[in-house]
Amino acid sequence: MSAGGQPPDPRSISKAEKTGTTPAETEMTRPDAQPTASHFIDGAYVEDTGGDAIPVIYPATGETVATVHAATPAVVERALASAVRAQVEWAAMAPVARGRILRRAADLIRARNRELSVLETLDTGKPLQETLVADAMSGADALEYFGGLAADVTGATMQFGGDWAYTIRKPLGVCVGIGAWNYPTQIACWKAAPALATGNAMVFKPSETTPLCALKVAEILHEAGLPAGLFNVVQGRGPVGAALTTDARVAKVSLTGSVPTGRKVAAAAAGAMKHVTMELGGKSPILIFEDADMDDAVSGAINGNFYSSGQVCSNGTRVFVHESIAADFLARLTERVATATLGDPLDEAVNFGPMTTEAQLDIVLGHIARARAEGATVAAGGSRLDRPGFWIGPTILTDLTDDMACVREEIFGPVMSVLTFRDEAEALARANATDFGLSAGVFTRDLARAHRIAAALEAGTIWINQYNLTPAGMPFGGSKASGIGRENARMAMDHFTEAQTIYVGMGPVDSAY
Ligand SMILES: NC(=O)c1ccc[n+]([C@@H]2O[C@H](COP(=O)([O-])OP(=O)(O)OC[C@H]3O[C@@H](n4cnc5c(N)ncnc54)[C@H](O)[C@@H]3O)[C@@H](O)[C@H]2O)c1
Ligand SMILES: NCCCC=O
Repeated sequence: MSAGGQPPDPRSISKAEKTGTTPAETEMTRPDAQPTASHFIDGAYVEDTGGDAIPVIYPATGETVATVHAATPAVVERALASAVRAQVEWAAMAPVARGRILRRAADLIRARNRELSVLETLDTGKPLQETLVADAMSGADALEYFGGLAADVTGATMQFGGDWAYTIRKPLGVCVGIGAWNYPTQIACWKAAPALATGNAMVFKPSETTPLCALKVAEILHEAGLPAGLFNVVQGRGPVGAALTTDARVAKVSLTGSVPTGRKVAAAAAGAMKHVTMELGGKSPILIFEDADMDDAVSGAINGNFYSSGQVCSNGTRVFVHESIAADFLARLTERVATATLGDPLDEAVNFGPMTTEAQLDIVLGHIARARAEGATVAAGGSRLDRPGFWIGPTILTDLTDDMACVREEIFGPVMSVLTFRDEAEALARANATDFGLSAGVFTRDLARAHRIAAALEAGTIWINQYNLTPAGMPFGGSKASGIGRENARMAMDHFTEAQTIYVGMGPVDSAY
């Protein structure tokens, strides 16, 4: 597909800059991000400076805004020991009382949304315009949802003509949550809420890149009345996650992260037959048919590629457009992308932020360089922006083939690959030709086609005429290499409990001798 000319690069002119807000003024509104201490264990902040120092960098400027320390073995031990102790009483508590605490935490989060959103922005670099609606609020939704469901964990009965059996769902015990860096508050809440609602304790290790927000979640849960020890946060890199995963007291590990890390964590957990939930990466397709509402399709592709600067696991980074509308689609897409407002993410007028880390920016730039070398056309963006921090604009690649690395591999940045197709069968086959299977989207006005395609797509979550919306009541997770299990909805309650079967004999016991 031809780019049809190079559109204006949507570079660094934010509304803040246009309205004359100076960096110094923005700085004054920035709160102190340094947490009271690195870890939150047994209801209190805990520090142990013996662990490696981990700087927290504000991606918009590259400045260090806080420092935490990785958990030492002693800190990991305190977290696990307090979780083991606390879980026993928590599991014995009336489920409705557990739910009440989670719902109170949801209310507290909503009341403090702005403060939490600013922290999420400092942690990740995502625009405040996004974090105000998508992060703490999504965490609150999960706590409210699972708080409401806590009293509704039920088993089943089976009749055998006299004898009968029933099942009860029991908590697993101590669960470990391990987070990625793109949605630190949301990930902590999506894991904590179903785990706690069903009577488990959780030790949560945030990503070393974004360690701040989970501490606030812990603080709020305890303020809401959660007994000490039930939600502990320990900081650290891979080795701390590995130490938690392999500890014999841990019954389950729920990881949000990349496929390579997922393989390691699932393998380590399998050694001791631990339960796992794996929320991993993707290279999801969006199929746009000739009868689609063009504005909605463009909006879906923008949301599915450039929200959070492309750092969303479920992004639809392979956009397959019917050849008859491809030129129009690309023209409208590039025109709208050119209006993105880049600038200080704390300015609410800004709607496109930096990459969260310089390392991830380098990975993205490497993918774009390779795509160019393989013959791709860069229709928008494509290079590092000349400003402090880790910036690249929304990038659109065209003139692609399915075997190019940028079309096959997860980039995890604001890079959309636009491809064309001729018919439904071809689009479907190409969409499914990947080891990933996290998500997919289809834009068409033909309802029969929409449902036929959705059923045939090999992905855990499909959006029809929408993209990337994840309400708490909807299961979310991946097929194929993109994961095991589902987060949210009732299914998550099943993943944090196991069935115990009780057979009831109602008559005499027969025996052979
Ligand atoms: N499916 C989802 O819901 C979802 C959501 C967000 C992000 N993701 C994926 O996450 C990736 C980006 O996040 P990332 O770069 O933080 O991922 P990552 O795999 O590098 O790290 C994820 C977490 O695993 C920890 N970790 C690393 N090695 C470990 C080990 N051996 N044992 C235990 N823990 C270990 C890290 O410290 C981090 O906390 C992308 O692939 C993205 O698609 C998936
Ligand atoms: N809102 C869902 C985000 C999950 C992946 O990054």
